Amino acid sequence: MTLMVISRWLTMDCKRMKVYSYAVQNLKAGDFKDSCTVTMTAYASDQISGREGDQNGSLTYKDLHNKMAEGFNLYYSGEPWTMSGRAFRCRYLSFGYRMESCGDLYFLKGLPLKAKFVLGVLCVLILLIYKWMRRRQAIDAIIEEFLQAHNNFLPIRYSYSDIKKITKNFKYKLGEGGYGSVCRGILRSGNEVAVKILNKSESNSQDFISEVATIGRIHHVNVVQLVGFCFDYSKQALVYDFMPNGSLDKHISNKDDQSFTPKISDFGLARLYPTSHSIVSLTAARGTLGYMAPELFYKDIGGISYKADVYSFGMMLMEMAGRRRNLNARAERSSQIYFPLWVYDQLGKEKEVEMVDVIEEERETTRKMIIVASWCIQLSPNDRPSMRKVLDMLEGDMAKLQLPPKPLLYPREAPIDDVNTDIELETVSASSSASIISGGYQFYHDNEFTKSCIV
Ligand SMILES: Nc1ncnc2c1ncn2[C@@H]1O[C@H](COP(=O)(O)OP(=O)(O)OP(=O)(O)O)[C@@H](O)[C@H]1O
Repeated sequence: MTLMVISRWLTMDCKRMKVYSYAVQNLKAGDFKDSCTVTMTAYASDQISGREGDQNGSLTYKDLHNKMAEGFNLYYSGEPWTMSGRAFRCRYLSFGYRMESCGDLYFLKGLPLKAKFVLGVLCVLILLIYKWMRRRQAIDAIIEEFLQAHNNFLPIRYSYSDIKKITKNFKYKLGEGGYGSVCRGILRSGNEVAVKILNKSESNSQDFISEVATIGRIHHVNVVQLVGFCFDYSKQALVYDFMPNGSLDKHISNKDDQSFTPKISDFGLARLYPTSHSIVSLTAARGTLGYMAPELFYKDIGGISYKADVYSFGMMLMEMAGRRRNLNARAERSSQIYFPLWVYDQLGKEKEVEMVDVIEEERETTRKMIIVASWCIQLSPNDRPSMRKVLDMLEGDMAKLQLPPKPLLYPREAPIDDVNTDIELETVSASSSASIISGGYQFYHDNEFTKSCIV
């Protein structure tokens, strides 16, 4: 049978709309409303033939309405009118019609403009959500594969909702660093943890998970244990053991002879932040400059690698040796404001390093720490030793240690752009109480008594 598309103009809610209806052939002219025009004909299934209608085999307008409302198949040129291999199933509505199991223009034809827009947006949204879910599934698959392959030593993977539960919806914030904010939390086991919610790093799942695997594999009395991690695509977090005594900077100049187990943390994170990203987010975060390797904010010094951690370690070592913050705007002499440069000059004078509060037996250790630290904080990553070499130097003979070149603060040739100028100013103008100490390494203490020290 042949189906005609009848179009008609309607005024509804003060809007003039063109609507469509279907009608079977052979209907009497009187069955159509005024101003209907035939715009198209197509073949439909026998479902709405006139056999059930009057004796002539035709249907009344009401019969047709009811039939079409039940739904019918639409064919074109004798073939099913297909899209994605399916014939259209059409459903007649009081005005116009709707085609089910189809997309595209035909679906929208009988609908007002607003509805078309909403449907269009919905389709785009569904497509985006679908793509996003596929991507997540792929990322999850990579992570799961990795976890299975390295089953033994990996930290626990938490979902973002787990992280929310652990931190009671980020209720107790411990502070904020260059890589994100840190909240206190409690695991189901009752263990206290510090959860570092990372600013969105641009690392992909593979980089992230392999970095986490490296950090998580380290079980050492002087390393803050990474308990778990979260990689929920855009949400990334690291779950560490909680260190009740806080950060080293609170204790560095403390004259009391307290004994703690020193622990380091946060190594490896720099590599999750490509240079272009770091310039914006890390410099925006105050308090990270003291330990932050220069390649994180100067271009052309060298790529970000484990040498960024060597730099941070060197800065920490320097502070431990000096028992003061590297930057102290209230220093007695202006030359002492920036400790690493001042102390380097002292070393060069080949006399005892003038250090307050250093007992005789510690002098040599202190001098060794300063030399090693000066190697670690070389401007160019290539000039810094590996951690293996650092260890050799710390454990080796003092007499074999060579003096490194004077550590530069910034590249001599590099023009200092606005961003870098800010860094200089911020670094130099910070008072001793300002929070400039953070960056790559952190140093914590817990309650255990031990005489062991990282050096
Ligand atoms: N494992 C932990 N246990 C207890 N407190 C922690 C732990 N990790 C971080 N904190 C605290 O959370 C706060 C922020 O830490 P975070 O390491 O992010 O900051 P930062 O030291 O300023 O900078 P950076 O990110 O450059 O290391 C600090 O006060 C720190 O003492």
